This record gives sequence, C-alpha cells and structure tokens, in this order.
Amino acid sequence: MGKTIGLTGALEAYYAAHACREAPILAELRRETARLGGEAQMQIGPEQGAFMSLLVRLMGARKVIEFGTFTGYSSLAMALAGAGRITCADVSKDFTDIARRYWQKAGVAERIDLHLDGGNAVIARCLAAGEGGSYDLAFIDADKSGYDGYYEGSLLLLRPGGLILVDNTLWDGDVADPMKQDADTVAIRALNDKILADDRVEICLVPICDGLTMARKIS
Ligand SMILES: C[S@@+](CC[C@H](N)C(=O)[O-])C[C@H]1O[C@@H](n2cnc3c(N)ncnc32)[C@H](O)[C@@H]1O
Repeated sequence: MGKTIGLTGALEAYYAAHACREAPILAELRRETARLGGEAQMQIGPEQGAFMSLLVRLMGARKVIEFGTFTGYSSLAMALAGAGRITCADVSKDFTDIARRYWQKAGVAERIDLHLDGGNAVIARCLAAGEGGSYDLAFIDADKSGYDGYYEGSLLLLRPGGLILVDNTLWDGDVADPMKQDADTVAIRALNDKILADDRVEICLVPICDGLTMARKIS
C-alpha cells in the first residue's frame, strides 16, 4: 500500500478545518456559486485554491493560461497570488459573468483576459500571436474529452520549466474502477497513462481534492 493517508470521518473534518485560510472574497464567491445548485461541484476546493496560490507564488508565475474558468475561483485565487496576466478559456457566458463580477470586486479584472471560446481555439490564437514558449503555468480544468489537446497545447505555450496542473485526475475514484468506461473516465485514464510515460515532463499526481497532476516541462 502507498503512504498517502485516506481522509474519512473525523480526520476529513479536521483536515477541512486546518488545510488553509480562505480569503474572504474567495469564500464569498464559493457561497454565491453554491447557489447554482449541483453545478457548484465543478468549483475547485479551498485547499486546492490555496495549493495553487502557493505554487504561483513559489514559482513567481507571471503568465498563466486556464482552461475551464466557471465562476472564477481558480483564476481569482491565482490572480490574488500575484499572477500578472491570466488568459482564461471558457464557453459559458453565464458562468463567467459571475467570474467577471468577482474579478472586478477583487481589483484584478485588468489582469485577466477571458476568451469566451473553446480551449483549442484559444490555444491556436495564442500560438498565432507568437506566445509559444512564454507561459509560466497552465491549469487544465475544462471538458475532459479535451484534456489531451489542452495538455499538448500547454506544452507548446509553456516556457521550459513551466508547470501544467491537470485537475480531476483521480475523477472521483472512477479511474481505478474497470467497470467505468464512459468517455470522460476513459479520456482521463488515457491522459494519466500518457503523462506517466512522458519524458517531456517531470510529474507528481497530488491526491488533493479530485486529484491534481503537476507536470513540469523539462525543456
Ligand atoms: C470544472 S469547471 C472549471 C472550474 C474552475 N476552474 C473553478 O475553479 O471554479 C469546467 C468549466 O469548463 C467549461 N468548458 C466546457 N467545455 C469547454 C471547452 N471546450 N473549452 C473551454 N471551457 C470549457 C465549462 O463551461 C465550465 O465552466
């Protein structure tokens, strides 16, 4: 067995109470997003937001691209951590209207470029604008069938030493259940296998929230 502790019951509650301090504006966005109902479960957890904020700060990440913005939690967390320019791709105006409101409220809106478009179109636009090799960090959290394309696009957009974060790589446990053969699970499993064998990156799959894979572009 591995060494990663399972979080259930009292320990899970203890972890939730001690994992991080959530900024008031992020907590407010979490409360507003919860009012959407079931869709709110798409939002990253506060501990993941804190982890990503630390990574942005530790790397001094200035230029970030995000696939899947939803109501803006991850982008807001990274902007508050000092990311200087965040390119966001999302296809939903309704969800990202909420994000825009919170970016304004937090005073970071001028540092975020939202493209209301699919992730692949945004990659193509960034590459056509000569931005290949210029990003510090990419966060992949959009449609699961698109993950492989966003991963390959991120490798083109990142500088050597840049970091890709791939969300949901444990997919609620379904990746380890051979009975689960739906398209999203199959896509995530395939990408996990590919990243594990990919010598373009150094990796660690961190079992935070729904699983977050860190892949550092080597050269
Ligand atoms: C899991 S949510 C993102 C959560 C967000 N990172 C956060 O912290 O709250 C996934 C988002 O991907 C968006 N999406 C779906 N298909 C997409 C596509 N082809 N390109 C870009 N975004 C897409 C959805 O509209 C949704 O807002």
